[in-house]
Amino acid sequence: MAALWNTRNLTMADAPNPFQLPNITKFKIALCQLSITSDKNQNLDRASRSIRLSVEQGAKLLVLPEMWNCPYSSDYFAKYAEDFDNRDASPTLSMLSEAACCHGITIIGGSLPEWDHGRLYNTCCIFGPDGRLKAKHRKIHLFDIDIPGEISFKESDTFTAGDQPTIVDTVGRIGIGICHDIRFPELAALYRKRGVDIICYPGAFNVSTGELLWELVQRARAVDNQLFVATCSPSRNSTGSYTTWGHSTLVGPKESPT
Ligand SMILES: NC(=O)CC(=O)C(=O)O
Repeated sequence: MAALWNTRNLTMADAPNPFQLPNITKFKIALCQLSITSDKNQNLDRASRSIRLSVEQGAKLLVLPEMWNCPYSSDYFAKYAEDFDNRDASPTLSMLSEAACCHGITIIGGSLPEWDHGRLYNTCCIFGPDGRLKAKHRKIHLFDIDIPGEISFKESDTFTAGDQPTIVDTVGRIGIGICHDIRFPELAALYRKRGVDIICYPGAFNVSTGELLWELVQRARAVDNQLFVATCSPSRNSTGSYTTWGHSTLVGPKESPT
């Protein structure tokens, strides 16, 4: 991701135009902030119920949180991971595919731990209204942090990083990032260059980074690139080892977050 483009070649025409809104028709987006437990079946039931309720309220695009079939903890990722190429062994993907098809909506399936040839990835699967898997985004920028006395977490001990940006065309042109990917403006700028209208970031910031940065980086990415930014987080849970920030948000190119 180092050399996305050469800044020396940029001209005024490359600057985002704040007077030109993304060219998408209006639709309802649902950010399904979920309370996550260590019971996988319960997590699936809650997600499925939340999808149904969102559809009843008119949602056409639905976003789930980062890591929603298991707690956001290195102790769980490998145990709860599924092989996405083997649907019989992937209850989570089967549920998402069925829900997308039965409700006729697009689901940005948050993120899930994925096994692929002995490697573990933090992966977002996107399902179209026909229930088919449209794309898969593997988190590019893994989250490693060590603030003594406050928080220590090292995704790179467990996960392998992805290396591809992901764009899907559904209700609009959508770019995908997962949580820490939002901190890297280059990825969002690449999406803008490729005509993206809305970037969806399933995310699980924690109380330390959330307070400092969650809203700020979303507004920065939206304003820098004159597009919409949607985030979806697990809801706040102080009982585990990682206290998630929550605050799923939608930001417009010039608006305050909602
Ligand atoms: N889950 C994460 O990637 C958390 C993150 O990025 C943060 O800054 O907090």
